[in-house]
Amino acid sequence: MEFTAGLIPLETALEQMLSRIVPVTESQTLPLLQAAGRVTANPVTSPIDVPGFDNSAMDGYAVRMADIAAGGALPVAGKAFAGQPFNDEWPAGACVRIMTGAPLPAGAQAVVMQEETEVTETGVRFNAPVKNGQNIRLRGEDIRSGASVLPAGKKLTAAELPLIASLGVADVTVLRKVRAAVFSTGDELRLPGQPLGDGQIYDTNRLAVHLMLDQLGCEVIDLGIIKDDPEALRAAFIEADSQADVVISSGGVSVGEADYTKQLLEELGEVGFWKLAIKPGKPFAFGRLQNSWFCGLPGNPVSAALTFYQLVQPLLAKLSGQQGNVLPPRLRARTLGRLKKSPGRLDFQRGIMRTAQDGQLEVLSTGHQGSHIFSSFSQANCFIVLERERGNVEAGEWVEIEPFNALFGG
Ligand SMILES: Nc1nc2c(c(=O)[nH]1)N[C@H]1C(S)=C(S)[C@@H](COP(=O)(O)OP(=O)(O)OC[C@H]3O[C@@H](n4cnc5c(N)ncnc54)[C@H](O)[C@@H]3O)O[C@H]1N2
Ligand code: MOO
Repeated sequence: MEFTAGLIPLETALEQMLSRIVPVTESQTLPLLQAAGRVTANPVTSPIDVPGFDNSAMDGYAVRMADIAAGGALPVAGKAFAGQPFNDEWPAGACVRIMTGAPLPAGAQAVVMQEETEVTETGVRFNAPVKNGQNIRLRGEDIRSGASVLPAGKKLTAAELPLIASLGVADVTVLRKVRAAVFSTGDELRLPGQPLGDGQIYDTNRLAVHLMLDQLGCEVIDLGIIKDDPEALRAAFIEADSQADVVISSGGVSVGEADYTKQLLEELGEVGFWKLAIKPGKPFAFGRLQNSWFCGLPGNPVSAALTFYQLVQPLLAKLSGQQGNVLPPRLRARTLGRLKKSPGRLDFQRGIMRTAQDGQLEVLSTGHQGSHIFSSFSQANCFIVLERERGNVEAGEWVEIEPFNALFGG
């Protein structure tokens, strides 16, 4: 395949990065609530059957098939509630009133839901055919004692933690948090709340990165704004490297006269790659420092957020010990308007997707796609991903889209 000179395709960059990353190994055991967002260090196995006993799936009546076959009304021998089993005598020719989740009385072969019954003076009448085993939830049907419930390398969310709780397990062993250091570079940067001097702007990239790191469950070391001064930058690199598993900077990765980032990475470590065939985000730098990985995000705010999302996010997933595919899914949508695109780089435009009347997805551009138009992120709910060699896209053509995940409110 032919590529524009010097620019690395995104897939190659991801492959190179991810193949080198070795996950953290230290682990700790935490109560379930505190383990949210963490990654399992070991497989989780079940010490019990779930459900733990045969029980009713409906409010109704527990019956024996022979009594149903006899055809008459059945008197009620007693009641079973969730947490209050029926353990009394159950004579032949009777049924047991039972509630959802109540243990099945010994000998019960089916549960008939209340709506299919009628209470008469002589007992309960059954108005619909009854199948052996109906409305019974069997012991161990969901999980067998000893079975592996979750693999090692699984990120724990509201999908997994209640499952562990259902096993009666109160703590889980997880890998430690990834430590990530972040700083912004640039003489022009000021903190929100400070007055702006001539040519100054507010530092937004560090906030974006810090927020995304928080959401991804990292321990964040925020080193603030570093001046475009090689000495100050060298000190920041060294301090960050001594504390973190991954160091993330923004700005100074291009070719300008105050762009020292790549130079320092060469001096203090090793450059893995620099300059990707993507738009925005071309001057992204990846490499290794003495103790940590380094990601140099471009200064333009859209480029910084996009490269974090597309490259640093999978890197952190791998570093955190998550196993399996860490790359986001893509869908197809019809574009509602013309999209400007020049061949040469894989383009991530911001788009608004929705379901069309015919049930297919359609997508609209957020408008101006400059890498300084940060408002495009909050208007959008997806990336429109335009292939590298593609030119302008006309309204009605099909494009790939990538729905935003929770980092961008998806
Ligand atoms: N001759 C070339 N010039 C540029 C190229 C190129 O290939 N050749 N690439 C352009 C692209 S694409 C990008 S992206 C930027 C990346 O530049 P840097 O990473 O060196 O970033 P800076 O020059 O420091 O800043 C660029 C831009 O972003 C603003 N910025 C920087 N940091 C922040 C921050 N923390 N919060 C908000 N805004 C920030 C900065 O003021 C500049 O406006 O280079 C192009 N140039
Ligand atoms: O690629 Mo730059 O990252 O377009 O603005």
